[in-house]
Amino acid sequence: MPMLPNPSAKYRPFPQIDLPDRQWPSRTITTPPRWLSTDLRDGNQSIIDPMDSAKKNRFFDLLIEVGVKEIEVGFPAAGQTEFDFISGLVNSGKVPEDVLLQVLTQSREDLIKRSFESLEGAHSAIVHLYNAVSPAWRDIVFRMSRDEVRDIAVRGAQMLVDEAAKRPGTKWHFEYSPETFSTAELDFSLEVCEAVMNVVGPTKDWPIILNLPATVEAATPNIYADQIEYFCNNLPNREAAAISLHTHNDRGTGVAAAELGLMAGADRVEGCLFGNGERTGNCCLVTVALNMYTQGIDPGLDFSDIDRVIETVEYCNELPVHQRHPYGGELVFTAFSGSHQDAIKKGFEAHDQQNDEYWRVPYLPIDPADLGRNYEAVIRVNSQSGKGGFAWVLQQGQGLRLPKRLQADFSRHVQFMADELGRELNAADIWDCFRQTYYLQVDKRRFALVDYDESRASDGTRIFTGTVEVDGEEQRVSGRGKGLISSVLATLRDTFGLDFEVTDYSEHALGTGVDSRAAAYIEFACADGRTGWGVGVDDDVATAGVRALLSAANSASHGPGTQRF
Ligand SMILES: CC(=O)SCCNC(=O)CCNC(=O)[C@H](O)C(C)(C)COP(=O)(O)OP(=O)(O)OC[C@H]1O[C@@H](n2cnc3c(N)ncnc32)[C@H](O)[C@@H]1OP(=O)(O)O
Ligand SMILES: CC(C)C(=O)C(=O)O
Ligand SMILES: [Mg+2]
Repeated sequence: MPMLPNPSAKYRPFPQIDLPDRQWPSRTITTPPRWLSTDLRDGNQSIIDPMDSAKKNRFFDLLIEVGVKEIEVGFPAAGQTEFDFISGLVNSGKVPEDVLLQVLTQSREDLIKRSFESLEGAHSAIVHLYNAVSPAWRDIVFRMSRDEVRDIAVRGAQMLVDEAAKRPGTKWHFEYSPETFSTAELDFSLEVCEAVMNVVGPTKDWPIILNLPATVEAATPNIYADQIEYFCNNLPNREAAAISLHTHNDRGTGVAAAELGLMAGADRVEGCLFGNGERTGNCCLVTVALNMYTQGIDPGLDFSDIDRVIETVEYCNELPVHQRHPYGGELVFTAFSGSHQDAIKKGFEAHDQQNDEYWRVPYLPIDPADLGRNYEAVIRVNSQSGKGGFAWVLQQGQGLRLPKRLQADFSRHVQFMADELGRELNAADIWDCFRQTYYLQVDKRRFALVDYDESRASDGTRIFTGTVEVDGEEQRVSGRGKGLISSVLATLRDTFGLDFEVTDYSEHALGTGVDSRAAAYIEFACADGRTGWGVGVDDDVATAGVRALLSAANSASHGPGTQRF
């Protein structure tokens, strides 16, 4: 292979921030931030087919249901579809009083005017102005000096004030983003933001939103946190500004950066559901919000029916939510591997026994039920699975609680089946395998119970008298013993020459109430040293035990049943 130049030579390390007394590492998040969804703007500008009005309305309704109170609904100057949607929404009467619509505009006169026009008639709204401030954008995009770039922001801020003054019927709020903040010099971002504040004149009761974007994520999230803390510490009149975070995910740490940014003093988070957005996406609001749940903080957003949220998001964005996406992905609460399944099963059993509500199920950081998910998909079985896995599936689907050694016995059969099929085994596969292995399936067994009676002899022993189907032919049989089990064992020994003893017996009800059925499990040892299991299920618990013995008789006479695939 030809030697290629080392690509690392093309890049430079991101400089450290000079913040020796940084406080954020020892802070924790204790309250939720203000949330802004930019799904209808940053999300919408990054999908292949931007949403039409119908889809935007649908997404907007979802955001209201989730409880988002600040929604960036678009970029009004982008085109007529965008303008009409925003203007239509404003006049639809469906924007709740406590919800603020936000629109984005470049710092250009015609675009700002158009943005205000789209909000004509709104009871309140946020107009969001931006221009990039970092060296690369100054040099390459604007080809301007620092002063000239600052003046773009100042002129835009003045236009915001002027346009708002023409429309006193609306309660206006302003947001300013020094776009590319995280790759700009901090003193310059502060200078530009201060200049904007001087024009707008925000107060503690009417703060400006200063949104500090990691437009393109370029460093580890601790650097972003340093930048936020530095900015908060050095902004004059800090109380007249709400500090907002807007992270992207280019390095895969958009959520981490937002969380550390909150620890560093920010008040607000902008992002998209499931992290849609330019390139690798925006900060995922679902993840940041649900991470708060797991720290005992109510995020104030409702994801209790997460599948419905996903369905709408996928429909509107025409992009799938990845199966591994935190909290929402189809597979995130599913264990295929044996040791995980074992721990989860034990975790659920312990959870049922504990006297408090704390969630402590291994491998499940959150209770799937809190997101409207059931427990069925928590364990799925393939060739990586262990006995806890399929025991769980049988328990969920059939109510069977297999004794531990029976789980181990059944395990070889499931593993064989999984290896043979080379695919996931569903609940029906496992149940089918179980019925065949332990002769619960009518067409396979040599011995099957038709009916029986039990009577007591004068010496106190029990007499079993019954009809057993043997290779399809009914046969009357009987035997005597100290109890029902031993009388059936005697019958099997004396009539069919099957000599085995019961080494373990257990039974349990399947479900609750008078109509509940029962399951019985028998471990046996033959005189020739072979061991095995029998299983019986019946409406009556004693009959379940007899059936379990006949199931054992089938195994003892010609080994456990084999699977057919
Ligand atoms: C990081 C972000 O997500 S920013 C948001 C990005 N979103 C969008 O751009 C979606 C909507 N945008 C659009 O529909 C179009 O870009 C429009 C309608 C707004 C503007 O279209 P056009 O004027 O045709 O083109 P375009 O956006 O390329 O404008 C580039 C010009 O604006 C300037 N410009 C770019 N951003 C800004 C800004 N924030 N403030 C002022 N001027 C800006 C550029 O320097 C360039 O100037 P030049 O023509 O003198 O070189
Ligand atoms: C417009 C701004 C806020 C933006 O989307 C970004 O910088 O990523
Ligand atoms: Mg963005």
